[in-house]
Amino acid sequence: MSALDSVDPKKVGTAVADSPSLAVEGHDLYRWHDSHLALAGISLSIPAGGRHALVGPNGAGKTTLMRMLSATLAPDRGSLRVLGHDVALHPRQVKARIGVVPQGMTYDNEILVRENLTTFGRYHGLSGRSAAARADELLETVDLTAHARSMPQTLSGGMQRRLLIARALVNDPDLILLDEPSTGLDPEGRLLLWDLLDALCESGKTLILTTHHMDEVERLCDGVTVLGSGRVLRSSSPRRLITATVPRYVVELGVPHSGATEPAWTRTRTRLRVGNRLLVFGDSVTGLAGELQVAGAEELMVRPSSLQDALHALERERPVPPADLPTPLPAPPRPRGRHRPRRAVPPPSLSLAGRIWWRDLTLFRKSYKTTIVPNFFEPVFSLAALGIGLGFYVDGQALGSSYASFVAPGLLAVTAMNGAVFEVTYNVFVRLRHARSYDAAVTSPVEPVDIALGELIWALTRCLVYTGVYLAILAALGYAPASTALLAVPALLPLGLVFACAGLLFTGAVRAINAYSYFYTLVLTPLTLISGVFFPTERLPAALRAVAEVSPLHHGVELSRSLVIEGDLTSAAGHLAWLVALSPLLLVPALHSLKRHLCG
Ligand SMILES: Nc1ncnc2c1ncn2[C@@H]1O[C@H](COP(=O)(O)OP(=O)(O)OP(=O)(O)O)[C@@H](O)[C@H]1O
Repeated sequence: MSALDSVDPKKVGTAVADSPSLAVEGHDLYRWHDSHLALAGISLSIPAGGRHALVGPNGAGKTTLMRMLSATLAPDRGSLRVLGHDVALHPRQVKARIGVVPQGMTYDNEILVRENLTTFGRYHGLSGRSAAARADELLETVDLTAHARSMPQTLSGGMQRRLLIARALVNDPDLILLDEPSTGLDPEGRLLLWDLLDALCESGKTLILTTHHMDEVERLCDGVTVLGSGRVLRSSSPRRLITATVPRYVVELGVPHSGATEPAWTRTRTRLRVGNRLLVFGDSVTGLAGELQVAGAEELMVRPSSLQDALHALERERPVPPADLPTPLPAPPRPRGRHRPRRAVPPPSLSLAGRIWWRDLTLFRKSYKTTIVPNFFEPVFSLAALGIGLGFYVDGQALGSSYASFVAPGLLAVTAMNGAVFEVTYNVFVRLRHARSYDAAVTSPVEPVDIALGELIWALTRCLVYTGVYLAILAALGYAPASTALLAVPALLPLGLVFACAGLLFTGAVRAINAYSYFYTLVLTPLTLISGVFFPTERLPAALRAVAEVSPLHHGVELSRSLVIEGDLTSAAGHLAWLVALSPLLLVPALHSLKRHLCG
């Protein structure tokens, strides 16, 4: 027996007392996806403390509306207030008070089940200890305690869904948005989910869910809004919607194909053809039963009309607007340029970025053994093979030192570049496009700019660690003779930042992971070869030399050489100034590079 079927409302928290009486107030909402109009003038009000369903066929606009309610997508027109806050102007405030169970499995598949919850708790501002306590409490609530140390992708579909529900409860939200929460659940799992949702409602929370299961709406919800082609077709209680749309009772007949003759007795009644079934309606059971008897079809059952029947009826009448609704006006043109309302982008928050950094550290602590080998040893091998091995044949006199001493600081700069750039290319790409774990992060107060800043800080952390360890190796081998050598570790951070920003900008622009082969083989490798790591740039043809000498890597290499070999602080300061001046030019666009993917 699962813990879910005996959920204690106290365990899932209580709503705050100052909630406004309306959880949602939307007026005349429009949203275009490229040129496609997904929401076409929707207005809706949902009372606080209620359970409301958004229903409609595929493509009706439910998910688009849910993303607006979760403050991750702003309306192109119209206004939307959630829990009293304007979603376009104050997304962080909205997100702090809501919980989102998305349609897709957007858990973080790089960390354990329990870590998914603690990490999300940190995104919501909980301390490490409170996040851990909350995670344990929620794991118990959704009956996943035994799986706390599993990877989420090893759980069954129903368990994964429960993990997403637990994650949505981490911040004890006042409003919970569930996008098709029972997808993939077996009948038992659905019942357990309903019990959990009942318990949440008893604790005063507002629920808004989308679903294709009308029995779920009838069982759970006190309000339902039917969407069709981005418009509201009806909004009322499920019972009123049924009685206003179809007669009270119905009998279902099988009619094998569309050309088959329908029984004569049905012709005087309200009928609806749904696939190979014919729904025949009536206002009294006895009337319908009597006609079945006369037709010799007593084995057929008369049942009360359901919400699903009403929805079928509404879908049939959709081409002709319902009589009590105004004919929809043609959609206004999509606002463009400066007339287009924008979702306010809050300035990056160092504390929220720190939580992304903390999540990366959690992962690194587990996987450092596998990442350490390529990142630490590749430059060591390069030094051994090229600096010492090939250097045996190179006349060091022209360089003013042994060839290995010439190459070593250059490789230190390359280590700084690679250490920073790797994190924001493949790893961020996978989280952004495949695992989609950032999609979940942005339903907490974390914004795309915080994610970008957090990943950049993490890239710099790696840059710092890798250059520090590599410098220690150089010092041990006698290739870092200057007293200023240690300064190279912090001084190379601006080089790491420039390349981390470039990597993040590239990640925001590419669609396929294969594109990185261009970035690495056509940009970074040639840059490494011409930037003075292996030979002085004076040996290059004039045009190439001009390119090489403005490259940030060249300045990083010269900076490293000045500090590690020559002890020349003046020369180092010049190169450092160049890198520091370049950083903000890339930093600002890099911080905004993930916004388009994560918040429309
Ligand atoms: N990112 C996007 N780019 C282009 N079109 C989109 C995008 N997202 C949604 N749409 C389109 O907008 C319309 C509404 O989509 P939405 O996902 O909101 O519908 P839905 O009611 O949630 O559908 P479903 O029941 O299948 O989940 C659809 O026609 C869909 O193709």
